Amino acid sequence: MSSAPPVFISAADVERLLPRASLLLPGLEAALSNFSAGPAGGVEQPLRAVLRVRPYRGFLGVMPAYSAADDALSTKLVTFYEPRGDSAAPSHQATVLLFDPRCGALRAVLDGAVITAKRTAAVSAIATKLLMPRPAAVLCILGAGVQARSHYEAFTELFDFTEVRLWNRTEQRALQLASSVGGAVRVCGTVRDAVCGADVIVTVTMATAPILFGEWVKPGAHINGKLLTETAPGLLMENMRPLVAGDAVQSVGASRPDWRELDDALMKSSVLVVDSREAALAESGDVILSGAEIFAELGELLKGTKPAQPEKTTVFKSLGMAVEDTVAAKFVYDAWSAGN
Ligand SMILES: NC(=O)C1=CN([C@@H]2O[C@H](COP(=O)(O)OP(=O)(O)OC[C@H]3O[C@@H](n4cnc5c(N)ncnc54)[C@H](O)[C@@H]3O)[C@@H](O)[C@H]2O)C=CC1
Ligand SMILES: O=C(O)C1=NCCCC1
Repeated sequence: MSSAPPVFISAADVERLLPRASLLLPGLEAALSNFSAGPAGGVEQPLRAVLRVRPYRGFLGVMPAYSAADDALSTKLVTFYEPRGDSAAPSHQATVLLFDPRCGALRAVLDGAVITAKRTAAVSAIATKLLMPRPAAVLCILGAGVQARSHYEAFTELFDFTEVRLWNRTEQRALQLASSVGGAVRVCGTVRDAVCGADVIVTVTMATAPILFGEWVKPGAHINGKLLTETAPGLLMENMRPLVAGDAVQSVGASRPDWRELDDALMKSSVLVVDSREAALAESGDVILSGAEIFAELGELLKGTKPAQPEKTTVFKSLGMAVEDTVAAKFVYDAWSAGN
């Protein structure tokens, strides 16, 4: 077995070798299914260790995983820091170490920022494909950072939205993102305006308190993906959606047990799907503090052991899983090894 030193794959090279998040879909779908299959699925993934860097309001996460189906072993080291006006550093920085599972030798050190951006958006797209109403015309993204961009890119490649809306706490940042993506984006001044009538909502902020509220969900019944509002007793008018908080919510932020993006009302009135039950119950403030019941893991929907229910209002709570990084790092390393 070769003892060659590990290769270093920079952010620019990861971007070149993994130009689109959609390239990860088959590998990620398989890994999510395998994860939710338990030991038979061959995914080893402990709950990540998250160390607090208290004086600087920062965190260091350690995310190891082995996937037998991919025969891939990796660990990601990721730091994430709460917003500080005085820092030019990205809020999230990451490195992925990829090992040879046969002997434990380190094969590659990969920049983890691009991997994190693309694999997270790809997983949200997998959930959206299963959970969004049909048809789905309006996409709304709350947040305008790294994940907002990667979700915009993946979602506009994979779905046929006729309108994309964007809201950010500081509007200037939303305007910058909107003008840089090369497609039509409507920047909204309030969350409420942005989510009104949206079919799919992606929350990708560093919020620590709710920004999206269940009271914005107009009472009514979702039937075949359209909201039917009772305008008079017994009279249902199709498509009256003055204020709907979205039929499929992809909640990607709020990854600490005391952080929120969604309020209790929205959490409790939606069908709740998570990437990992164990992680959601340990890390997600939206899940823990609302007491909302988890309906399924995404892998269970993919396997078909639980129904997706796209006709209902759904929330996919994404915490991010180490095996997603394993799949992505192996994809990049294989492409690098093949000389691409
Ligand atoms: N589920 C997963 O797999 C992953 C989740 N994340 C999470 O996704 C979220 C977005 O990450 P990035 O785009 O990389 O971060 P970023 O720092 O690039 O962007 C964060 C965005 O949130 C906004 N923001 C900051 N504080 C806010 C507040 N209090 N209320 C509302 N908006 C606020 C900022 O203006 C910015 O637009 C974070 O919560 C992050 O931890 C990140 C990576 C993976
Ligand atoms: O999965 C990840 O990577 C992350 N998830 C939550 C926040 C930090 C990065």
